[in-house]
Formats: sequence, structure tokens, C-alpha cells
Amino acid sequence: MSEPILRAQKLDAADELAGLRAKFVLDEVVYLDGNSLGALPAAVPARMEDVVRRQWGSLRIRSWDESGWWTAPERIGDRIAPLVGAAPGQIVVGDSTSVNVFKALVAAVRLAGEGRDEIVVDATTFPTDGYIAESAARMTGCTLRPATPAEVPDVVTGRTAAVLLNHVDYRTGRLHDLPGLTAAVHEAGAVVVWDLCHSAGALPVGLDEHGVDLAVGCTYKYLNGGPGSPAFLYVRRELQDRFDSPLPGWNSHTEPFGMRPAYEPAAGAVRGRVGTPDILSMLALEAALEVWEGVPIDAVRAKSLALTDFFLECVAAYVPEGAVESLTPVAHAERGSQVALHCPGAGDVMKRLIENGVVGDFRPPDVLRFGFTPLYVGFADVERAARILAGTLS
Ligand SMILES: Cc1ncc(COP(=O)(O)O)c(C=O)c1O
Ligand SMILES: Nc1c(O)cccc1C(=O)C[C@H](N)C(=O)O
Repeated sequence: MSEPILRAQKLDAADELAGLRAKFVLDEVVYLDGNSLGALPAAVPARMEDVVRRQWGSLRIRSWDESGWWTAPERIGDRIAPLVGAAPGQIVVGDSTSVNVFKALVAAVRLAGEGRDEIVVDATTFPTDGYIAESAARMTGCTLRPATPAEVPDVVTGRTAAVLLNHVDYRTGRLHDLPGLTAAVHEAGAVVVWDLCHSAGALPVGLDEHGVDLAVGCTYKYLNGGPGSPAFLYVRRELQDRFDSPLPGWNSHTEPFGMRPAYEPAAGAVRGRVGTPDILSMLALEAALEVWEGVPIDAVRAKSLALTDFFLECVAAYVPEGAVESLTPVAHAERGSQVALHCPGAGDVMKRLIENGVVGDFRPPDVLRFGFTPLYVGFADVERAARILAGTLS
């Protein structure tokens, strides 16, 4: 047996999270696309059967109270909170990430106050954040200044109102320095908004510890909430009273069923809500989050780094030199939970990989992306993926 296969066996045998794989619906495919859409947790279908048939089918309107539908956005927010280092009462679940980026960024400019007329946006951002930042800047009368995360400490000034950053770069897998960049933004007196789509559920974030102001993230990647599952919005407790949402719907009113003509915002995380929550997706997410019971995020991070290290090792062992080049930083402090490989003809290579039972994804112009979800990816999967990649390239 080859050396990487033996190593994989040893690593799998010592993996304290290995048992979690059984909590997911998986097959013989090596699934390395959990950074796009997480796998289905096995408890979700039966829960949805109950939600649809009993809660909706039998209880109907009563379920808003009796099945806890009305309070689901805050309840599920509190379930996500420990995974991103937040105390309870600061996260609300609902709407898409894009919509929450809009809420957070406009609210950030309003929090920053008079005399600040610039929004700094991550120049390497996932496109939706950039599009929304451009619109938010136009709406608030701000100038938009794109900057790479590394440039942020040098570009923030007394004019900066808000800075929108990605925790992990969706293309390269680079992890940015959230504590350091948050401190740099604060030093300039500005408000920071973090997009945690590629870090929530993959690594410790430490929102409270690092004094983050506002954050958003999706739940369909490492949190396995399902296609289009609702996103989350974090508003630091000390800012909640001043959080002025640009989408003040009736669900965030202090007395929603008072049906009053004048808007009066509720206290707390509820202020981030807009309209009627998407209950089916939300309750699928709630069931999906049960797999996290007793799972420390530090153990997830340790396994994630071991998986990505081992993948890079196997690629180096199997793939002919020069055929691919890793875009993902080697330093653990700069790596998320994915590996991105630059590869000529990456689109076709990924098609062949998928035909051969290894699912990752392709991002233009020439990037092969492999996401490693520590809850269900094992070391034998990693070895097999690298071996099949080498076969695809030869
Ligand atoms: C960093 C980042 N932000 C935002 C999004 C998109 O959010 P939405 O759920 O609104 O499509 C994604 C992925 O789709 C993403 O990777
Ligand atoms: N949200 C997605 C979707 O609706 C379809 C396909 C992919 C996605 C993704 O999440 C892509 C992902 N954010 C990325 O990093 O590229």
C-alpha cells in the first residue's frame, strides 16, 4: 500500500470527529463542495415531515405560537452564536446573506455618524457584497473605495464610515486577520462589517472577543442548513439600540401585532428582522444544527487544518510538478477550510473529476476549489481525491 494511503488510515483511526459522518446522508462520492452547499444532515427529512404534516398541516396558524415559529429567528440565532463566538441575544436568522449585507452596511454608515462619507469594500470580495456596497454607497451619499484586506489599515481615515470585509476569500481560501483588521478599522473610528460565509462552522471566529461590530453569514455551507437556507446577522449588543435598519419591516417592530402606522424598533437582535420568516427553510436549518451538539469548534478547526495539510501533501505526492499550483496560503493562520488550485483548463478538469466521483467546484478563470467540511470529510476521502485528480491530469 502506498505511503499516503497508510497515512490516511492512521489519521482516520485517530480522528475524534470521525463518528459524525454517520449523522449525514452521504454515498461513495468524495464530497468536497461543502463550501458551496453542505451535505444533508440525516435528521432533517423526518423533522421536515413533522413540520409540514403536523405543524403546518394540522396545527396551521396555531404553530406561530405553539410550534415556536414566531421566535425561530432569535432561537436559531442563539444556536449559531457559540459557533461564531457570540453570547446569546446578538444573532438573528433570516433573509439571504445579500440582504443582510445590505442591512448591515447601511446600518454601519448610519452608526458611524456625521462627517464620514466613505465605504471601504474588500476589493477581492465575493461579487454580491461588492454590488451591494456600491448601491449602499450611492444610497447613503458615500464614496466607495475598494481595497484589499491587507491595504485596509492604510486606507481607513477619519472619513471612513464603514468597512466591509470577507473573513475567508471565496476563491483562494485565504483567511484574513479578523482581530487585527477589526482593531485597525476601530482605530480610525469606523464600523466594521464581516462576511463570515466561508468561516462560520469551519473555524472559531470570536465575534465578541474581537469586538466585531456587525457580521453576516450564510448557513448553507459549513452549517449544512440546505439550499437557500436563511442567513444570519450579528449586531454587537452595545450597538443594538443604535442599529437603524434600512429595512424596518413589521417583524422588527416593538409591537408587531399592534399594527401601528408608526415604526418603533424592538430592542435586541430582533431589530434585524424584516418580514415573515421562511419557516420551512429555517426549521430545516434548526434540525441541521443539532449535529453540532457537543462538538467543539476548536476540534473542527484542528481537523480542518489537518485535512487541508494532508490534501496539499497528497497533491504534492501524486500530481506531476507544475500541473497545478496552490493559491491557498501554507500558513495555518492564513488558511480557511478550502484549498484552491490554479490549473489550466480547470473547468474541464473539474468535469472529469466529478465524473470520477470527486465533487469540488470550478471558479473562473482557472481555479479548482476543494472545500473540506470536518464534520463529514475523512482523510481517506482526501487521499482518494488527490489520487483521482492526478489521474485526471495525466
Ligand atoms: C462570501 C459570500 N458572500 C455572499 C454570498 C452569497 O450570498 P447569498 O446567500 O445572498 O446568495 C456567498 C455565496 O454565495 C459568499 O461566498
Ligand atoms: N449560493 C450558491 C448557490 O445558490 C448556487 C451555487 C453556489 C452557491 C454558492 O454559495 C457559491 C459560493 N458562495 C462560492 O463561494 O462560490
